[in-house]
Amino acid sequence: MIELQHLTKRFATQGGTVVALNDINLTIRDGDVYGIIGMSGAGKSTLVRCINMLERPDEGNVIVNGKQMQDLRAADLRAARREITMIFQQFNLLMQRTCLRNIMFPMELAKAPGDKAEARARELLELVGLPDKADAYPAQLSGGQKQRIAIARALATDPKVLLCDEATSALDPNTTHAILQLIQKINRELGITVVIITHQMSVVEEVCNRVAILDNGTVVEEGEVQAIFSHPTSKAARRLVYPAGAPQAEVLPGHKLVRVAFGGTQTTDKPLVASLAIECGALVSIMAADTRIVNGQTLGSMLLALPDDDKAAAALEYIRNYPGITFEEVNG
Ligand SMILES: Nc1ncnc2c1ncn2[C@@H]1O[C@H](COP(=O)(O)OP(=O)(O)OP(=O)(O)O)[C@@H](O)[C@H]1O
Repeated sequence: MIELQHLTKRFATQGGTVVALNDINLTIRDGDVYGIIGMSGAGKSTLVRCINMLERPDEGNVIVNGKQMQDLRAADLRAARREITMIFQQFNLLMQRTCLRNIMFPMELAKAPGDKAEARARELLELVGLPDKADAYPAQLSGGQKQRIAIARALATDPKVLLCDEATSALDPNTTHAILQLIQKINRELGITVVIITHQMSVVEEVCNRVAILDNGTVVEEGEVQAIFSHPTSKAARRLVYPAGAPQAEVLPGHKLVRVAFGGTQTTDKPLVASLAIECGALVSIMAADTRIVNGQTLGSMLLALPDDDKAAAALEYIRNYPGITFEEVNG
């Protein structure tokens, strides 16, 4: 388990002090694939670098599997970092070493016997799907293959936690999907807790079970991915979940805008829009509709324009009590 308690990190710059993280409190449970998402400059990289003490927090505690990370002495910190490994957007492979020797590198640092290190490295090449690239150099690989080698290297010390800092941001959508599948496999089959830093909601949507939304150095929303997707409450979460923004209320004068979110199959039993017309006499217009797969489950959302007349209150009450959906009024 990773616990971040009252974590604050400031940087002194020529223009003054930048508060990169401001009183962050988060718990990441064993086995989670935990997303940390936010716009550029929100503090994501600083946060993840505080978990393994690549950055030292100014205030607060980082506790990983019961250990206070900032209190560890150098040798203990090196040992802890073997259990909390990291992959990066730019892969950070050693260009003069073959793939096999890149993967062996952390085991060499940990003074593992050479034959064992090589055998383990070959196993990891299998695991990441590149058994034939042992003798290739990183320059001979595609971006996705480089990230697979970086993942194999990160797994070489049998970590408990894998930190991924924008690990798919340099990759095309198909390769991103393949790497996310590999990360999910590692999580499920090896039981490794994964923390994914990203600015892409699609990444969170595909693999994470929980997410924290970071804005300007603070956590503005945290929870199950599906709950946040179906009912984002903070401005930052809405910006990420509805990047195109909500249509303005003035688009249809005399109407209320209502956003509903539902599990994809739930509407088929009893269609909401038709039911509103028949049972409440409310003739709603669908302004926008979207279905997405979130963490393996279908999630739909619709933006409805509801005539603001004498039937509106009853219609809103009807929507509020409709099974299996969440709803909110949208004010422009
Ligand atoms: N070493 C540093 N010195 C000074 N300021 C820094 C340093 N590292 C980060 N910052 C500042 O801290 C804030 C958070 O930066 P951070 O890199 O953590 O954000 P981010 O969410 O990862 O952004 P991006 O997605 O663009 O990488 C920014 O205002 C950044 O300029």
